[in-house]
Amino acid sequence: TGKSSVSNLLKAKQIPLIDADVLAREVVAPGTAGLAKIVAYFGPEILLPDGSLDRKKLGSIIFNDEAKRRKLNSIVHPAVRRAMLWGVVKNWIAGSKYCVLDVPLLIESGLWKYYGKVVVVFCSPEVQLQRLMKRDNSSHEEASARLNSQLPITDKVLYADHVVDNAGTPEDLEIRVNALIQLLDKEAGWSWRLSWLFPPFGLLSAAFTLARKGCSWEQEAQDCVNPALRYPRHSRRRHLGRGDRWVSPSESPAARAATRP
Ligand SMILES: CC(C)(COP(=O)(O)OP(=O)(O)OC[C@H]1O[C@@H](n2cnc3c(N)ncnc32)[C@H](O)[C@@H]1O)[C@@H](O)C(=O)NCCC(=O)NCCS
Ligand SMILES: Nc1ncnc2c1ncn2[C@@H]1O[C@H](COP(=O)(O)OP(=O)(O)OP(=O)(O)O)[C@@H](O)[C@H]1O
Repeated sequence: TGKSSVSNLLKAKQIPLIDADVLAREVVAPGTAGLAKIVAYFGPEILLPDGSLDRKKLGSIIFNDEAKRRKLNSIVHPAVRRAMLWGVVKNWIAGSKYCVLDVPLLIESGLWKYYGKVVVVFCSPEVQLQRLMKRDNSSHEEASARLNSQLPITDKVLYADHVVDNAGTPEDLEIRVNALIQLLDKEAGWSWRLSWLFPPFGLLSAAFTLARKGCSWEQEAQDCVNPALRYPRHSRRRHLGRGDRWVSPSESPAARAATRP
């Protein structure tokens, strides 16, 4: 939907950014324990002649086999999580006001509960599929398999504190990303300085954020029609795009919950 495009715009504005896809490549580079575990499970034929991972081959396997995808995730994700946490700590030590983590499987992994704010970059599933096919030069079938390995974007958007609409042109996206930066700056306010200068205040503030997210999660879970679609409170969500374009009535949470099996 354009997370990496948003990340690039943020980086250009000197916003500290941690990219889970980049970390996921680092933890399976030649010589790592991650790559050894992958070879042990998928066999040596998963390597290219130079000893690096054959990503195309591995992708064609795991995006069509849930059990193997889970196995790969169980090898890669713990190492990526540790690297992300370390990245956040380094940003805190450096005195960053905030940092952004670009995480494709944030909702699926349940990690969203541990983040101060969740931003979802949104475009329609049709546009998402077309852009993916064009970017990866992949077939309809290959791109669909990759998308079907994730929660639909229309579900992910329900978890967002802020939604960046990427239905338009790259120029439209840049305008929205600038608006997002202003919003995040405003939300960070002055309290981040206290968190930095007085670590106990930072820990308290983190505990408060977790408790607040936990409460909204529990409350919504009780109200939710379908337990598989548990989503947090919408009132906190801010939409950074054309309000009447992105979620049509048929995509509203209530309509989606009602039509689910
Ligand atoms: C399967 C692999 C080798 C395919 O490599 P490839 O170069 O084609 O894709 P790349 O790593 O650049 O990922 C591109 C996108 O694919 C999607 N994707 C990747 N892995 C997964 C996964 N396990 N489940 C669902 N979607 C995924 C994400 O949207 C991601 O942004 C690679 O994606 C991988 O190692 N995946 C497992 C690690 C993972 O979950 N990474 C994503 C976030 S940590
Ligand atoms: N507004 C836009 N108009 C046209 N193309 C776009 C737009 N935004 C992004 N794209 C293109 O869509 C493709 C997907 O975008 P991008 O790689 O940023 O998505 P992503 O969410 O990071 O995907 P993934 O989860 O697979 O890493 C890229 O080729 C990108 O150049």
